[in-house]
Order: sequence, then C-alpha cells, then structure tokens
Amino acid sequence: MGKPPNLYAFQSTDELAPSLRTFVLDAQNSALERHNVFRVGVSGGSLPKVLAKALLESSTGEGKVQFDKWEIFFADERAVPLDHEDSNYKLVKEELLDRLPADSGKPAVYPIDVKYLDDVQEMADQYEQTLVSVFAARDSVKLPMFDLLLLGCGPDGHTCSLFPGSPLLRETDAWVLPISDSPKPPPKRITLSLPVASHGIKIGFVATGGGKKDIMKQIFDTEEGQQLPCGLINTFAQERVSWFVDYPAIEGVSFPARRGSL
Ligand SMILES: O=C(O)[C@H](O)[C@@H](O)[C@H](O)[C@H](O)COP(=O)(O)O
Repeated sequence: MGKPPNLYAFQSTDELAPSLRTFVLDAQNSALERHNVFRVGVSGGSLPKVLAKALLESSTGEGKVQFDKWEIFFADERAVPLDHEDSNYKLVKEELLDRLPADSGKPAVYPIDVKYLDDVQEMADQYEQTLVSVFAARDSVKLPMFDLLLLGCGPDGHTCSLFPGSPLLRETDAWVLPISDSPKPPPKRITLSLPVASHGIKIGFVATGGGKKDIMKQIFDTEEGQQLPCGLINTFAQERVSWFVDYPAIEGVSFPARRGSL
C-alpha cells in the first residue's frame, strides 16, 4: 500500500495560488533534470484561470517558470473550433499563453486537429498519434507519462471528460478516447483515458468553491466515492496526487487536509 493522496487546503484561491506554483515548479524542475522538457496535460473548467494566477501573479517556489521548455497538451478538449467559446485551447490561450511576459519564451502547445470536428473517433486517434510522436513509439511505451497533469473535478466527480458510470472508464488500451454524449455540454469531446490520466508523474487537482463540498466528501470519505473518476485516480496514483482546494470545497470533509501551505 502506498501513501494516500495529499490534500492541501487554503482560505481562498489567492492563497492557494502560491502553493500551486511551488508544486508546478517542483514538477517542472525535476522533469527538466530528467529530460530537459516539461510535458504538462491541462484540463478546462476553472483550472486555467487558477493556473495563470499561480504562474503569472505569484513569485514563490524554487527557480523560475521555464515556459520555453514546456509542452502543453489537453487532458480533455471539446470538439469545437479553436476560437469557439467552449474550446479549452482558447481558454488556456486567453488565460495563460497570451499573458506570458515578453521575455519568458513560449511553450509548445498541442491543440486538437480541427479537421476532425465531425468525427470524434478520428480526432481522438489523431491526438493519440500526436502523443505517440512526442512520447515515443506506441510499441515501446505502454502509456505516455506526463510530467504533470493538472485536472479539475466536476460536481458529479468527473475529471477530464471521464464521467461517472461511463463505459470509457473500463478502457485499458487506447490513450485518447472520443465522447459524443457528454453529460456536461458540449456533447462532443475527446479525453485522456483513465490509465493515462492516472499515470502522470505528478497529478494536481484544483477544486474550489462550496459547490464542490458534497462531491469532495464522497470522494475522500466514502467507499463509493472511490469508484468515481476522481476517486479512481486517487486510488491508482495515491501519493502522486495532490489536491489544491479552498476551505468551502472541503467543508465537512473528514479526510485530513494540510491547511495553509504545501
Ligand atoms: O473541459 C472540461 O469540461 C473540463 O476539463 C472538466 O473536466 C473540468 O475540469 C471539470 O468539469 C471541473 O470544472 P470546474 O473546475 O469549472 O468546476
């Protein structure tokens, strides 16, 4: 048995941001030592905004953010044009990429191929091919290992576009999966599969606001909660997972949270 996931709780998003920055910088620095590149998978939702606050507005943590060494992938993406208001790429671009300091260098970013907007299976296959080309051949690497995955948690316990009860949760082979009936709009999406989403060297969840407290209680305090997508990642990845939450999101949660610092 490994150690349980880490749960870090803060008064507010403003107080959470510096610790998230330290966490990201630690992951970056060890990735750069290992292979001189930092491969990050990011989700949509509220995460890009909090990440931007952590990276652009705060200054704690060892060393600097070396954006020119970053490769950014999408843990899930909606099948819409890249300038559509539902696009996670657009969100990350507007919150983070467009706001990088002029002297910071630019990350390499891997958006979906919009040629395949009408065929999500093909879009997922193409995105998997992108991962294959970056992470080495499919035959030699059983699963791509992101240096860091930054994920959100939906009020039903979904993460990436892996929803509770979905047959996609049983996928053991594909790295990237299509969805055409997502319960959260828009319906057509692609997502990392559960084995890939659990395989990050580090996995950070960000969940804030009182709207998350019921699901956080389920995930951390109940057996059933461990079967939810976020709970499954906790179970598979154990201490490789760190949750960054605010106090309203863990009100009533018994699982021990470290308060106020990383
Ligand atoms: O594109 C998406 O829909 C997201 O990747 C999704 O998985 C999100 O991270 C959660 O729904 C949490 O969203 P919030 O952080 O906004 O609650």
